[in-house]
Amino acid sequence: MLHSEQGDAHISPSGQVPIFLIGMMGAGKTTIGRGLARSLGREFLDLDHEIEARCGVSIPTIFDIEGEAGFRRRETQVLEEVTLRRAVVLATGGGAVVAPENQALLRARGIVLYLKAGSDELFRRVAKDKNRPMLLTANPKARIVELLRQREPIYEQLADYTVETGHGSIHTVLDAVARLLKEHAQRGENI
Ligand SMILES: Nc1ncnc2c1ncn2[C@@H]1O[C@H](COP(=O)(O)OP(=O)(O)O)[C@@H](O)[C@H]1O
Ligand SMILES: O=C(O)C1=C[C@@H](OP(=O)(O)O)[C@@H](O)[C@H](O)C1
Ligand SMILES: [Mg+2]
Repeated sequence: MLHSEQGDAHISPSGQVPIFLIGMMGAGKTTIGRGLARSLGREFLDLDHEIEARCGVSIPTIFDIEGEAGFRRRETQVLEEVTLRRAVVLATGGGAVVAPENQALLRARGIVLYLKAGSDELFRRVAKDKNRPMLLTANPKARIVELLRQREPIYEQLADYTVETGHGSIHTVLDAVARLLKEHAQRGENI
């Protein structure tokens, strides 16, 4: 259900509301978000890319210079801005749901899709990726397990819909998301 924060302030005249993808690193938010936007004919934004564009440096560089706390401040600022865009599909970063103010923005401003996968598959997908500074630890698999344990209740609680992405192909996941959104629209809800 869409919870409006100022009446229907974030619903455009054509009834479109933003679609937000949440979930762990490697769940497929960026990949599925891009495909979903293409199939809906919508603008695609990736929160990490938007942060990088505004800062002029990469996410790992932001972590190097400002630490996670600095990155999270920037993440909230950019989230506040981009969630106001109406006809957008927004892939968030895995940790964007942790700050309570971010949770409020996502809940109030759009449809939240949780892309869900287990820790083994998440690890397989991101193990060789050097662009995820949260995993620069001695035991990245244990880090994923711990982050998933902390974040799963938040993902579950924020989600309007949950889609399993750990088993099927990208195509299968896109089909499942399209079906959910079609059913959502058939119930008379804005998408
Ligand atoms: N079923 C699937 N759904 C989404 N991504 C998948 C799937 N299978 C494999 N992948 C791969 O997982 C990797 C991580 O995806 P990415 O979109 O970067 O995730 P996130 O943005 O959630 O961290 C990509 O290389 C993507 O191709
Ligand atoms: O889980 C996290 O805390 C993070 C996930 C990343 O995004 P993806 O989930 O797209 O990898 C990125 O925002 C940053 O490295 C922190
Ligand atoms: Mg991503």
